[in-house]
Formats: sequence, structure tokens, C-alpha cells
Amino acid sequence: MHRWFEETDACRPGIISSRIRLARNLQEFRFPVKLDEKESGEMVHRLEFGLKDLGESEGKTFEFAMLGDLEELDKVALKERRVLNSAAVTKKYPAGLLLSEEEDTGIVLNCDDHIRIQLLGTGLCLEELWTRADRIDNYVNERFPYAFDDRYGYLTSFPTNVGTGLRASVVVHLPMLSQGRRFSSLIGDMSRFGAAIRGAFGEGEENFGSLYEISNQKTLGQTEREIIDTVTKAAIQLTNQEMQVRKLLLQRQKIEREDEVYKSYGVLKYARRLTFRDAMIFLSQLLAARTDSLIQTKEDVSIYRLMLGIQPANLQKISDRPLNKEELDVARAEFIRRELPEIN
Ligand SMILES: Nc1ncnc2c1ncn2[C@@H]1O[C@H](COP(=O)(O)OP(=O)(O)OP(=O)(O)O)[C@@H](O)[C@H]1O
Repeated sequence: MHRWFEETDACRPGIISSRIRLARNLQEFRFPVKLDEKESGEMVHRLEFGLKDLGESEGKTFEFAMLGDLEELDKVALKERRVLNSAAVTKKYPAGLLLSEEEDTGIVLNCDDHIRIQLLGTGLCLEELWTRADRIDNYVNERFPYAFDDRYGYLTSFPTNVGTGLRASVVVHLPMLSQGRRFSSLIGDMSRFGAAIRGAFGEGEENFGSLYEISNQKTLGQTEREIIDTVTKAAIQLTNQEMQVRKLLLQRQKIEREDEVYKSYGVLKYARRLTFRDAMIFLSQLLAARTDSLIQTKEDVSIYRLMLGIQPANLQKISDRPLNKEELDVARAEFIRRELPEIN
């Protein structure tokens, strides 16, 4: 069974993946921060039992786990693969995770909110993810009444999620645009438009790989459709601008770009040690060059999958033992050598 990020989607250049997240809380219980250990356990088990047929209804296989029963390394690896957030990794009281085997559909129980439904997919697919999230939301709500206010909408632990409780986001690849002087003013334009942008692997200079998450700033006073529309338009606008800049540069500096990417490929394919920073920079160059038809691999490969796979906890999962920094660099180079196909 393929996990969602193992699929490649080259339909729209520069758009890597989409995410829909719904925050919901039950009428019957206080918000998670107010629940004691016993109440937390009771709520999570009721949800686990009440949602046990979700897989059948969705035509998917789900597995349930109490977060407290998972190894620390597994939780961090799930965070690196975008399934859990930091709050879920460090949660002390009973909390649960219902996760599909493709890891594209997850429901986190009793972390930031009682229920967080998350759907992930490759490329630009917010509409499709929203349809599925809405269906799952109805399934849950038929069994558990939500905390809902006629005036404000869904009530959530953080005021920033009140209303629709919806966060829609798209990961885009902006290696050229993000280096330009106008990038900060572009971010300002996005914000006026209602979209926020942040590094997908870190902030500012530390965001190696030039992947950015674009998401809605507001959850209140807009319909779900409007939110999805805003984020979709922002993602298309930014990636179109990126492609224009790249096209211009390619006309002037084709040989320089080719030289750069073939060298990067050589390092990725043959290096014996790779830091996270270097690997992300070279993978980013490869991603851009493949989109621009400067290089072709013999088999299709999801470069985003490689980016997720070279993070520390995921590398340690493959090695099946704890690794220090030097060993991680060796394991990273080994992983990329193995997974990166030959070029034509
Ligand atoms: N479009 C996307 N594709 C893949 N991963 C994404 C996308 N958008 C966000 N993510 C990742 O999903 C994870 C959860 O996002 P984030 O940290 O924003 O969650 P959060 O703290 O629960 O907040 P929220 O759910 O309000 O966004 C993060 O690792 C983030 O990088």
C-alpha cells in the first residue's frame, strides 16, 4: 500500500501537496486543557468505539492507537511525516490517533481539540480533500454532537480556529521567487488577500528546500468554499510567478542551470555523507530542474517523499537503531543513493 506522499503529481508545476484540517469539539466535554486524566481517557475511548466503522464507511483501512502507547521515535517520525503536530507528540493525558494506512486521513483525539480531522494529498486537491473531510465530519457528528454556536460557528480551543474550524493549505515550491527582493512584499500581498505563508521545513534562512505552506488566515466570517478558493488562488498565483521567473532565467542561463542540477544530482547519487541542509538544497534543485524539463529520471520518483524520508526520526526508523549526527548524515546519503533513480 502506497502512502500518499509516495505518489507523484506533475499536473500543476510547483504545487506539491494539499491539506485540509477541521477542528471540532464535543458538546458534552470541556475543552482538552480542562479535562483531567480520567475524563480524557473516557472521552477518547468513547470516540474510539463510536468511530470504529469509519473505515467501512470510507472504504479505507484505519488503525487506532493511543498516543501514550506509541514509542517516542514513532511519534516524532509521524510528526516528520505531517501526521501529528508538536502538541500531539508531547501530550501527557490520554489521546488517540485514528490513521488510514495511506496516512492521508487522520483523526487526532484529545490534543489541541477533542477532534482534529486531517486530510492530505499530492498536488492541488483541496476541493477533493474538502469533500472527503466534510463527509467524515458528518459521520462523526451523527454520532457525537459538536460544540456549536449559532452566531460563531464551531467552538474551538484556540480562538483562531473558531467559525469553520477549517485550515486549508497548499505546499508550493518557490526556489527562485523566494530568493528575490520582492518576496517579502509578495508575502504582504498574500496577507491582504487573506492567505498566510510560512516555510514548510523551517523559518527564514532555515527553510531549506524552498517549500512554503500557504494557508487561510481567518476561519471566521468566511464559508468553507471561500477559504478553499482564497488558498487555491494564492497558490496558483505564486507558482505562476515562480514559473515566469524561472522561464526568463532559463532563456538566459540554461547551461548554468543544467550544470548546477547535474552536479547536484551527482552529489545526491554518490555522496557518502549528507547533512539535512545540503540534501534539501540539492533535492530542491532537482525538483525545479525536473519541472523545467532540464533533467529526467528513468523512473518516476516523489522528491517530496525523499524530503520527508531524510529527516532524523524517519532515518532512524529505517536503521532500526539510534543514530548520532555523523551516523545520520551517512544514513541520509545511503537512503538517497538507494531511492534516487538513474537519469536518462
Ligand atoms: N499542504 C500541506 N501538505 C503537506 N503538509 C502540510 C501541508 N500544510 C501543512 N502541512 C504540515 O502539516 C503539519 C501540521 O501543520 P501545523 O503545524 O500547521 O498544524 P497545527 O499546529 O495543528 O496547526 P493547524 O492545524 O492549525 O495548521 C505540519 O507539519 C505542516 O508542515
